[in-house]
Amino acid sequence: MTLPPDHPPVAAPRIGVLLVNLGTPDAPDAPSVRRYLAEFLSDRRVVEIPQILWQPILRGIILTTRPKKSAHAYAQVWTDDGSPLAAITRAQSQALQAAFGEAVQVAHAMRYGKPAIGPAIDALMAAGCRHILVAPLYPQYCAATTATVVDAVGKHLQTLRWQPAIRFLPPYHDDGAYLDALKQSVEGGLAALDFTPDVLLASFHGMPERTLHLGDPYHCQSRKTARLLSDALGRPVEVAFQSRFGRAKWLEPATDTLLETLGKQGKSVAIFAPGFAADCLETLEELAIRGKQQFEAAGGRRFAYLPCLNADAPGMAMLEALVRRELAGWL
Ligand SMILES: C=CC1=C(C)c2cc3[nH]c(cc4nc(cc5[nH]c(cc1n2)c(C)c5CCC(=O)O)C(CCC(=O)O)=C4C)c(C)c3C=C
Ligand SMILES: [Fe+2]
Ligand SMILES: [Fe+2]
Repeated sequence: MTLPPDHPPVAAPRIGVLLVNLGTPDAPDAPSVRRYLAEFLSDRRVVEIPQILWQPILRGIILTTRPKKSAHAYAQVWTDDGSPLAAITRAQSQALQAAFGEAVQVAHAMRYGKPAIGPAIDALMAAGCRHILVAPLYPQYCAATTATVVDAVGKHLQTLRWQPAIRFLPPYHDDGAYLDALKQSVEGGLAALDFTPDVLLASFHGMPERTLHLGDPYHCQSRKTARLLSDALGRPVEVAFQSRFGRAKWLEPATDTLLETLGKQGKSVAIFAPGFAADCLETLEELAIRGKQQFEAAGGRRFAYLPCLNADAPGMAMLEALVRRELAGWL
């Protein structure tokens, strides 16, 4: 029997792993940031206001003012390899591919912007992957991040006649492999400093406080990560929530407010962002540049930003362990 020309290849079945992060603009200019924000902020999982009320605000105010300001922020952290989030996610995917070798095909995608989730699934299928593990790179579950990746995968599967078997990596906020990686990374970062910080501050991305009361586990999982890490490090870890957006009440304490208070008290601080799998605008610009300025302007003594797990050895050992465990039974 000959196969029709559009038939998917009948190759030896392989296993696919798709790493997914949030997404980032293609370039640090206002039109690119506008396109990115329009897609991101139109997601009902991200802004939970009825679209009939929200779209006029988004199109009328936010998309006319924010892209220019955000593009300026992106320009300060942009690299020769593009946006830090894009470059680091690519590096994580390549390192994981090297760790697994031929049996597993590793790819990466972004929930908003490029590379998009649908084409990435198609490419894995075309490479013969009939089983795909989708790994949203968010340690703490949040409807605005984890659930929207699941939604996007489901939406693409609806278009397929021959669907792959799909699994999702669960949130790993209290997983031993994650806590070990954080411990190693934070201890390494602290050892490289020429001062001993009074305060070790874990800054998580914020969310509207309302989502906590509606049952989103994000706040509790963030606090649990910090508590378990504090136990592992044998020292206190303070928690704050960054990147407030809009007028509603967000989770507290806010990172910028806390940095100002600590600055006024003349403290020294080491800050890190355990909820981000990769450094990005929110860590490199908001914390390492702007946070430092705010803290020092308030009178703070010494400030250090400790990088995310990124594609460094402890973070990659964690990712390999988490993925390997999920693939058991398929490999
Ligand atoms: C309602 C607005 C927002 C919610 C809710 C939100 C949740 C949320 N975001 C992340 C991770 C990232 N966010 C990033 C950028 C970013 N986030 C918002 C708004 C909300 N985030 C905006 C408007 C932006 C764009 C930049 C800006 O204009 O300030 C990024 C970085 C992207 C990059 O290109 O580097 C990440 C990562 C989490 C984990 C989260 C909920 C837990
Ligand atoms: Fe965000
Ligand atoms: Fe921000």
